[in-house]
Amino acid sequence: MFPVGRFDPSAEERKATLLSKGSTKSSTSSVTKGNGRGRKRKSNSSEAPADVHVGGDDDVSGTESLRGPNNRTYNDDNDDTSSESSNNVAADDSDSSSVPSSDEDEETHHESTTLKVIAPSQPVSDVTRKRDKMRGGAEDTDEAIDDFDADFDVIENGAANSTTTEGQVVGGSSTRHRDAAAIRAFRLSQLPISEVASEKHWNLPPFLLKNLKEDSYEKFFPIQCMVIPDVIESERNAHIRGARDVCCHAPTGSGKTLAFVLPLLTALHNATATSANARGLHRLRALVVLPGRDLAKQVYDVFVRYAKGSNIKIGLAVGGGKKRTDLINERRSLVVETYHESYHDVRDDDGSFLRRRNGGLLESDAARTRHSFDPTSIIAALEAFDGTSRKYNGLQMSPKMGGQSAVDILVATPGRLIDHLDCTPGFTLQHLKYLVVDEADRCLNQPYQNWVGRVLEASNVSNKCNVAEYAKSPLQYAPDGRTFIIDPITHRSGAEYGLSKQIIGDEDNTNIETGLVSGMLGRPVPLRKMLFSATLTQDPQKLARLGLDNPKHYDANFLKRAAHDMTDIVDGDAKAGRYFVPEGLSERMVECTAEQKPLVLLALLLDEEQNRTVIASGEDDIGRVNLSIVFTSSIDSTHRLARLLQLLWEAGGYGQSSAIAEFSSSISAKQRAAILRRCRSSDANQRVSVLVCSDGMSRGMDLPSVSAVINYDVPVFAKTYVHRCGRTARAGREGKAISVLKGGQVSKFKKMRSLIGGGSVEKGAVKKHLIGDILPTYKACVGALQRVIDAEKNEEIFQSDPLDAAQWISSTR
Ligand SMILES: Nc1ncnc2c1ncn2[C@@H]1O[C@H](COP(=O)(O)OP(=O)(O)OP(=O)(O)O)[C@@H](O)[C@H]1O
Repeated sequence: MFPVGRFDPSAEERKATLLSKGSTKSSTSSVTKGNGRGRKRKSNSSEAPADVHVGGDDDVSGTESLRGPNNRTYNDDNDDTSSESSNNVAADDSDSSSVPSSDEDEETHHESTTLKVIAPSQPVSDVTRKRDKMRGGAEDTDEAIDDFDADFDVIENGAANSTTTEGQVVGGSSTRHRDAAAIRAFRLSQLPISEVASEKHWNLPPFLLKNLKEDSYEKFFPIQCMVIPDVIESERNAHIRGARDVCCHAPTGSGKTLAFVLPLLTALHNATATSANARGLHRLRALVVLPGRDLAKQVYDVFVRYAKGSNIKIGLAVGGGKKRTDLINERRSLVVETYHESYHDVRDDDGSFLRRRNGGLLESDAARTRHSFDPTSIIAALEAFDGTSRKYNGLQMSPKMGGQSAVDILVATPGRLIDHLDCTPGFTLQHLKYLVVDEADRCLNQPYQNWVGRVLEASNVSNKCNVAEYAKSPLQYAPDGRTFIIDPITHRSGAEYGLSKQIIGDEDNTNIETGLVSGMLGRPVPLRKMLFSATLTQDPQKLARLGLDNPKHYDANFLKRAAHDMTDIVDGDAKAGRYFVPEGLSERMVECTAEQKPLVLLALLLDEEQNRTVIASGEDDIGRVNLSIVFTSSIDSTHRLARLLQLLWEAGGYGQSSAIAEFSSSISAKQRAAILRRCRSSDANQRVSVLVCSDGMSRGMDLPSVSAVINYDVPVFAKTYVHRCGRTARAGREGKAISVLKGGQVSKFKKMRSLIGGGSVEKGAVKKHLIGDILPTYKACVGALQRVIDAEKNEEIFQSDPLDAAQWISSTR
């Protein structure tokens, strides 16, 4: 409970005076790029206890917390799981050894150990080694490359094949090839988009050229130039050598979204121009999974924007609406209504029919059975091939059958995806060709109902990856005495290779007579998987869950090396697999006591507000306004801090309380969407200046106006720090990350930060004059805060109601 009852004004005054007397010292010493040897530090009781705590990390100091009884941490996925909730809890600063000491990972700390056991040393090309040495690259550069390459050799070749009895990895790395590809990509990123996208290079479809033009981007980003042409090209040649899966690791804000949006739209456009879609039929070909609703909506919007002018339909499955009609509407948007209306009966395993109730939903098992069609029915199997309305041997094929979908691409959260797989009649992944997992490390960490296994199963690639496996449960069809193996679940056994055209499409069945199709039957169309993240896991076990097929790795660090080759810059940081902060980010840390934190924060925010005026009036930034994001460690801290700032903002005369917004899973999806809209708005009356949030906002959210990220509660994990900081300095812009640290947290912070590449953290100070004589007002606001929280508990006001500071302060007195 918030310790308002024990508020001691004189103690508080003393502490705040400390602030005004400049206990936050200014210095310019750099603290990062250190050796990570943070000293163990016992918490100093003289620093920690306080009568007033307004920080979400109060549990750190061992005193009462700003957190309420519901001390939930905000999970990234607003609808799915809470599997990682403990990750967001501020760590005990009395023990710096709790910082992950190896490659940073908020998931598990054993990852790198596992990797080293599997592949202790991976040969790196002599050229690379020599060059790194010449550049003064330390041994650890090689070591990182070793570990990294070893990981992917393990994935590509399997652990058993890739290690000798001595533990040496065989097969060698392709570092040189990667460097060459990176240099090519780097060069492409220097050319105008119109040229790169044209026939001369990528040959993107006309609708994409048009949409790109409207975006007025000038050049593609390097990671886009690395991934996009490669994926498009390999898709074109997939029938010859099979397309490799994709693992893309590039910093926050580097443009990864377009790196999968453009190739997917191109591939689907090319594939559908000549087939079912051209006739207005759609099948769910691509699934994009993201760990949270807001993120999924953001990516959905990008797809919609770029699919404009094509025949490709995009769907969104994220839930969030509380009403039953929301779910029904979502279902309607995904499946072809007439399809499941016309398909009432399904056969159960025991042969009995399951009849769908009129307008009702099938039980989940029954729905799944429906997806597997009736294995004894030739009609059903042929329908699974194609929706073509043709007659074959007197049988009418229905154009409404065949696993049709209302959408070609679906963007979904894992939880909602499973809901649809289980309960939405007609929803099927049987035609799935592409699975994109964005924020892949987070998504793979979400075991939610084994979503990965379910997707692989539903797309029929989990167990049946070769012809022999297919043949175990074939539907055998024997026209004219010939036997064809038809996969009863998906048309992937033939249609993509021309089976449907040859069996169903040829009126005279010439191909069947001549047997031309037989060699193609039963050959599975692979599901191409693409993983994207700024902190992609290198844990082979986690990646293996997806059954990656010969994955190709795209790492922005190769680009760094390529850039350095071309510009002759020496940078030992260009390590494969290492996490980075964006190049335009400047980092500061401000040291203070727990009691000073709220006022330090206020001063930092006011400083940003001052900068805002400058930026907003700058010629390059017309209409762009600054937004500060303040991260706390839990939902309750987020709410209380947001409320306190709202009171202070108005009582201090800095602006309306509505300029401070809260973003966490404690508010509804609709409200969050409205807040995001306000964050993007340049309307002064609508605009949000400060967004207080927990780590639900830390991943993927793209708000171009974020000029500063303030870690009010410092993150424990390097990965979290990378994602939080990545909300600013996006797309080549500049941004600031400021961490507010109590004395006991400094060494641990340094240790955590030393695990991350790029940039450095300067010690900073706050501009005390900005808060002036705020202390009496602050104390009044602290008092009013408790009253506000109580009123919310009693449901006198809603959590999201704007506050009239004067009224609350006077009612408290
Ligand atoms: N070629 C480009 N030129 C200019 N801006 C671009 C380009 N490509 C993408 N952007 C913009 O860059 C911003 C960041 O892109 P995106 O959201 O894809 O980053 P990301 O790498 O996915 O980041 P995160 O890891 O945080 O999710 C977006 O606002 C996007 O519109």
